[in-house]
Amino acid sequence: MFSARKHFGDGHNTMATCALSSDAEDEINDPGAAPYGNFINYYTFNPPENRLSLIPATLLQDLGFSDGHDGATLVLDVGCNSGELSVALYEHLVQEPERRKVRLLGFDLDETLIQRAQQSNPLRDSITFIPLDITKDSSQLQDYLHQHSCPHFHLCLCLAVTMWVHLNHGDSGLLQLLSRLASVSQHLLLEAQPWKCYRSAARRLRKLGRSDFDHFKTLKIRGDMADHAREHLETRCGMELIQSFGSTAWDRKLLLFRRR
Ligand SMILES: C[S@@+](CC[C@H](N)C(=O)[O-])C[C@H]1O[C@@H](n2cnc3c(N)ncnc32)[C@H](O)[C@@H]1O
Repeated sequence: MFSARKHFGDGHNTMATCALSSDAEDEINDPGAAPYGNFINYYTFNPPENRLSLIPATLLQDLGFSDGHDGATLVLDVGCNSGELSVALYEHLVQEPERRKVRLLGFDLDETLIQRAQQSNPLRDSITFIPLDITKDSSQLQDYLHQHSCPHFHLCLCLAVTMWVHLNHGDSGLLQLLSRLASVSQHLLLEAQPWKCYRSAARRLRKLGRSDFDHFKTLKIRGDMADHAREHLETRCGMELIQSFGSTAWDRKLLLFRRR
């Protein structure tokens, strides 16, 4: 038996994680099997509560999406893993009778995780999960918006995904991700992994003999990742930072942007 913490975190390198990690454990837990951050038991070591406790339950009302708002309110969850946070966030943000009007679309590139999300989805009328790699194609997102006669998602969640896109697709992949999300969203709630997580994730994968992350050393976008994301969103994507909900226990900022 190994504990949730031992079962390898999201590239995060806290003292506690370091104390529990050894090469043997890394091998047993095979982080090489999750090169996109597609951990099979992510929520045992990063439970939804870690983020929920920072996000006000009134967020959708605060943004003006409640009574009087015409049509459905659309929420997008990027890289939703097995859907536990998506469902918990939905339940946190949306109470009856609003659940009729708020739709959440969660997607992830890992089809097995999406199957699990679909099977355990308790709110099938309101929440939908689909397999999708955001770096390849976003036409399914456009189709979904079209289906709901909406030009954009009212709120897009992109939590703990940027590092994996950045490590796998380089600087241009990261900027393209942010631009793409900005183009389909009215508001964007972003949790970008800090740089120290990159070093830890790349080191673990290297230890397992995976060399495909070596270009990590050549990334030009490094340092304060939340600030780099803010800069791109504000100068290139017509968005502005309107609120910071503080930092998670893993020292990650939760930043809310709005289309200007
Ligand atoms: C560390 S998990 C975070 C899960 C969830 N967003 C959260 O914060 O609880 C990162 C997720 O992003 C997904 N992911 C990585 N790259 C992706 C891509 N290009 N398109 C869609 N999903 C992606 C992974 O499969 C993984 O499930």
